[in-house]
Amino acid sequence: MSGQAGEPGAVRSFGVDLRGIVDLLSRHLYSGPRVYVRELLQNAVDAITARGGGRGTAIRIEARGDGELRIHDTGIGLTEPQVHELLATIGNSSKRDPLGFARHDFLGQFGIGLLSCFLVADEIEVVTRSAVEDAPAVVWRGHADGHYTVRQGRREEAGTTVALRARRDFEHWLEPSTVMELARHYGALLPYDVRVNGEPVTEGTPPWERAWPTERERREALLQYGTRVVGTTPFDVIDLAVPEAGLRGVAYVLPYQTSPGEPAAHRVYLKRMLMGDRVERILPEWAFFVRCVLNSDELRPTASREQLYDDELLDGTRKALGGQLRGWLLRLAAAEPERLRAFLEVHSLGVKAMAARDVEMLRVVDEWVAFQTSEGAVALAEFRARHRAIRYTARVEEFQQFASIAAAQGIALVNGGYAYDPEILERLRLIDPDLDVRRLDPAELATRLDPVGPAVAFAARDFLRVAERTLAGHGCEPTLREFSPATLPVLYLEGTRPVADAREAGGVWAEFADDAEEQARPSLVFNHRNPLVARLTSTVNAEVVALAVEALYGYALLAGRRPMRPDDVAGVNRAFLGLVEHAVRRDAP
Ligand SMILES: Nc1ncnc2c1ncn2[C@@H]1O[C@H](COP(=O)(O)OP(=O)(O)OP(=O)(O)O)[C@@H](O)[C@H]1O
Repeated sequence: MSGQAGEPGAVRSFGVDLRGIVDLLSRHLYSGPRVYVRELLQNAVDAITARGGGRGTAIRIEARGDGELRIHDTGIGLTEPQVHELLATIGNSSKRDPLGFARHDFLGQFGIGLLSCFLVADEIEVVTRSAVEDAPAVVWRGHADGHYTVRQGRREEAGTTVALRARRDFEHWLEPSTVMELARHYGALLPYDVRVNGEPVTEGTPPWERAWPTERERREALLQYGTRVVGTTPFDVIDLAVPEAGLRGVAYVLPYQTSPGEPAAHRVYLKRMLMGDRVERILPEWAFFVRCVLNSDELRPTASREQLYDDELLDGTRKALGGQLRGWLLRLAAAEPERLRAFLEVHSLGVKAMAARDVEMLRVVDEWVAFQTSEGAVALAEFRARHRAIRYTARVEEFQQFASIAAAQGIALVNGGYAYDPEILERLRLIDPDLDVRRLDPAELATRLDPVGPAVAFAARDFLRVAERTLAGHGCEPTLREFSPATLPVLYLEGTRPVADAREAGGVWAEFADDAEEQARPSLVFNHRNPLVARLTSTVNAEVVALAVEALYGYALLAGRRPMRPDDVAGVNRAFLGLVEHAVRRDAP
């Protein structure tokens, strides 16, 4: 029986369906046909590098608008055996060492780049002559259906010319203006002279590596470059350098607000070939207030060359770059507080995101970012100096509801309802270990509201009975207290305290401490200091009291911006119409 273990079978090679591979590349690996220009440029650059670069090196692209494109390089060229081995073998590359590692100086490594030309052409012709061996020129013609031919040809100089003829409906990819735009996009910083139809594509040394007569001129030039990148004048420019990654570049501080959810969009060049404009993961997540432009000679791309390979080097680079951005901010805080303030007006969110993880940034936020408090907009450092016990609300609505009451009861309250606020407030202990900072518990607030005197409580018995009956339908119960501000008639308090805490706290919750069910219920606290409520507690007409209680319940929910359930809405409607009817009836002759 054939195929059994130990029995040697005939050795065969895999067949490759080239159309299948091209389809795979175009649909799943590359973002679109445009990358064919990048791959051609890259091969030309690598061929010149392999030959040793130097004087007289040139890459010339001809696109005359006749559906053809030619790219000539003065690179190392290929002999006929190399053509078979390298051009006609998918996945084979001269840019890897015998162990399969990418050779350091080259852009390519995967041995698939040339296939991207099949995204726009059905046939690729390569005329090449080796600079190493004195061999005749070779003409290789590869077809998208997987067959190729090789013959001898003529070529005076060593180097390579790749020619493409556009596939039907793909002619626009070979139009002179498109080719120029793509060549500039990918190749502007390449270290060799690249021209399209005679026009230069390359700009030479990256602006951050150029020598400038003065630091001021350098900064001006970088800001100008940044204006092109960002689309508007950046707030500032920060130099970046990570020697382990052969990385240099700049970070532009954006003059407009960005949100943490927005994907980062950094322009990354690898060995001076553009990798992409929307490269992610090069900076820590919190650094969403900058856009970087940088070049690295050591970081590695994924096979699509559109994102960075996630390895230790990338991890270290990200940390180092994060440190440099942080350093910039700390220097600004120390030396230019006015500019820091201007920066924070736009980017407090980004800085808060950093402060949620980093103690130094926490100090910056503590000192410079104003928080909404029960005493107005104040920096946390100042608020801490005034109060040793600080409470915060985790929702903006809660703050709006409790701020004036808290202030009147002597509770120092901070609005912690925006992104990163609770983390920052909790972390304040790291820089101020004795600070008592906690989320405001409504039960704690309740304990600060004074009980009414025995005479008032006695007189309000009937009122409370009616209120209890009315509110039972809403799963809520009434309490009568006296508190400031007197303008506030009622306060809706959620019953969120665990039983044990409530017993310790005493006060209003202690009465219910033995009954967990009861204790978890919300309460509507009536403020006897409010004239309307005071009058209501001595109103005899039970129908009016019930209507008023239900109306005040609805008012408290609205004031606290709480969600209203259908039966809450029905109750408010009932109360409103009932009160109107009552008023009209009273007015009737
Ligand atoms: N212009 C050129 N001059 C000399 N050799 C070339 C040229 N273009 C391609 N080659 C040879 O063909 C091989 C395959 O090229 P291809 O573009 O498919 O892959 P690669 O550049 O090695 O890797 P990658 O897929 O990462 O681009 C190269 O390794 C190189 O040896």
